[in-house]
Parts: sequence; C-alpha cells; structure tokens
Amino acid sequence: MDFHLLTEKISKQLNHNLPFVVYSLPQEDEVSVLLQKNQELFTLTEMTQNGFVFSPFEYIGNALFIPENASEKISAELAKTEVELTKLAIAENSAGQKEYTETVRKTIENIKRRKANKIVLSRFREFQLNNFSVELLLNRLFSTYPTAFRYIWYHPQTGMWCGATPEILVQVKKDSFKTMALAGTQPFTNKVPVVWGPKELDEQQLVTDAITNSLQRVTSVLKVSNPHTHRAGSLLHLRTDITGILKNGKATLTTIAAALHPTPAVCGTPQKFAKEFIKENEGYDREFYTGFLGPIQENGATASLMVNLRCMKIVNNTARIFVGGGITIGSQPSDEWQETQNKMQTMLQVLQPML
Ligand SMILES: C=C(O[C@@H]1C=C(C(=O)O)C=C[C@H]1O)C(=O)O
Repeated sequence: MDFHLLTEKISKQLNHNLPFVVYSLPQEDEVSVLLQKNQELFTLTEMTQNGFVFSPFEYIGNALFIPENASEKISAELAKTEVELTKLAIAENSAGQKEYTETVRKTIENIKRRKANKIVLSRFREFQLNNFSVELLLNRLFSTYPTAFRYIWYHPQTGMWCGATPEILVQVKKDSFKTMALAGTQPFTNKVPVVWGPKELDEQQLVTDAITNSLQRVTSVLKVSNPHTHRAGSLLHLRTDITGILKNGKATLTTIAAALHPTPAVCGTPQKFAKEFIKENEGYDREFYTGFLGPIQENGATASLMVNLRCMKIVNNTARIFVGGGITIGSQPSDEWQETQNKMQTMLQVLQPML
C-alpha cells in the first residue's frame, strides 16, 4: 500500500474513535498497522495469539491487546521526510527540579543504607499542543528515529501513546531469543572514543547480571557480549547483547516476559524493594511508560517485545512526556535531573512543529 494512503486510513480510524496501532521494528522501513474494527478493550493473559500487546509497568498478567483477527492489517514502506533537528529550550521548572532532586537524594540514602543497589526514578512533563496532527506525528516520529522501535497506539480508553524506544525486552524466533541490558546515558557528541565512568559501568553491569540470572531457568544456551556503546538519537547508552536458546518446554513468550519484566533498566535491584520504593516515592502513575509492547506472530513463536521508553501520552492536545534514569550509589542529583532533561528532547523533537 502507498504510505500516504496508510496515513489517511489511520487518520480516519482516529476520527471514528477506533483503536489502532502502527509500528516499525528497529532499522526497518516497513510500517505495519492494525486497525481494530470495534471499540472493545481486549486483554491478554497468555501471549499465544497474533496481534499487538501493550502492557503497563504494573504487569499482572493482564496486558492490553489489539488482536489481528479483529482488525484490518495493512503495511507500507515508510516515505521518509527530512526532519530538521534543533535542541528545544525547556521552560524552567524550579519546583519540579527541586522535587525530583530531593527524591534522587532520598533514593541515594536508601542505596547507601544497602536497601537497594539501583532504583530507576522517573517523572513527567506536560506540553500544550497547538497544532496536533496524527499524520505529522507519524511522519516525524518514524523518520527521525530509524534505528528505534517506533509506534503509535490508540484506544479510546487509554488515549494515544507513542514513542521511539531503543530497548528490547525480548525478541523470540522459534527457540532462539535475543535481549539486551541497556543502561548508562550520556549525550551524543562527535567525540571518540566514548568514555564511560565507573558509575555507568557498574549500573549497566547490575542490569546484565539481573537479566542473565532471570534467564537461567528458562534457557539452555546463554551468550553474553561485552558492553558496547549504543546511539539512540541524541543520546548514547551502554549495551550488552544477550542471546541464546530457550529450554524446550520450559519457556513460552509469557514466561520469558514475566521473568524479565520489569528489568533493572526500568525498575531496579532488588526488584521488590525498588518497585515498592517507586510506587511510594515517584508520586505519579507510570501507566504504560516502562511497560512493554510489541507484535506477536505465529501464536507466540515469533515476537518482538520492547520496553516502552522515550514515549509520551497525548490526550486532549496535551502531551505528557515520561523520562527517567537509574540511580546508584555514584549518582549526583543535578546530573540525574540533566539526564532526564536530555531524554525529554527525544519526544520534544517530534512535537516541535505542533507546540
Ligand atoms: C528510564 C529510562 O531509560 C533507562 C535508563 C537509562 C539510564 O539510567 O542510563 C538508560 C536507558 C534506559 O534503560 C528513560 O528513558 O526514561
């Protein structure tokens, strides 16, 4: 199908208040769409059906779902638009900054008291949109971040969510799988070599260890790469690739997702303490931010589940951008604030002509 026809169909679907999801896998130009034919809110306990899963951070075995068999499925090659990128100034928010850095300080205290090794804190910021258009959103989002997993999800009961995430929760193809430990952030500059400090190296190692530990039970072969630098738009991260073979009979997509989510890249270690701490101290509901999402095919034998980062929720012409970062013993509150400001640019670049 022609890409412009695809965008028109999406626009019509939205005007009719009908659910849809549009996505492209990392490094791919194919844009896939599911246009649900009714307004039902489907949920999914076992990931054994074809469609698109959308899970909140609080995954309790009930993720949202757009089933292929209740939808029209279309796809097209992305018609790339030139996007000019300029760093956008974010209006001062001293109250927000004070609150966030205070919470970071409290988190570091807990880590010093050995309650946890790492806790991922986050916040949101809202922006008023004066010229929202789903076609423009789709064009900018998908053209700007070709190496990320890009998506727009809409359901009348959740509102619109979209993002460009660099992080794979798990990709499964028959009995082989792929995942990654992504943590540690610095702004992208042209300087080489990229140097990582001990804070980032330690933080990322914690994620690698936790992921490999949770996979032991369900895998027969587990390969772990050395950490390397991964570029995500204007940011750099440290990344370790983890691949392997799933244990026959032990692993289904549902058990792997449940074993991995939420990884310490978005929650922390130990997981239970980190999760409680987040709930008590972040002061807002993450909803689908840091949840997972992605297409399921061949009744669960093939799937690409991604972590919902660098994302926003758009409801009533207000865009809520979510940003966070891992706090460890080496964290500096002001640097952590700056890191979240930098991460906010990823979605702000997309919104720029609509602000
Ligand atoms: C929590 C986010 O990102 C996560 C935290 C990172 C960090 O602390 O360095 C890096 C990548 C992600 O795993 C986010 O983008 O909101």
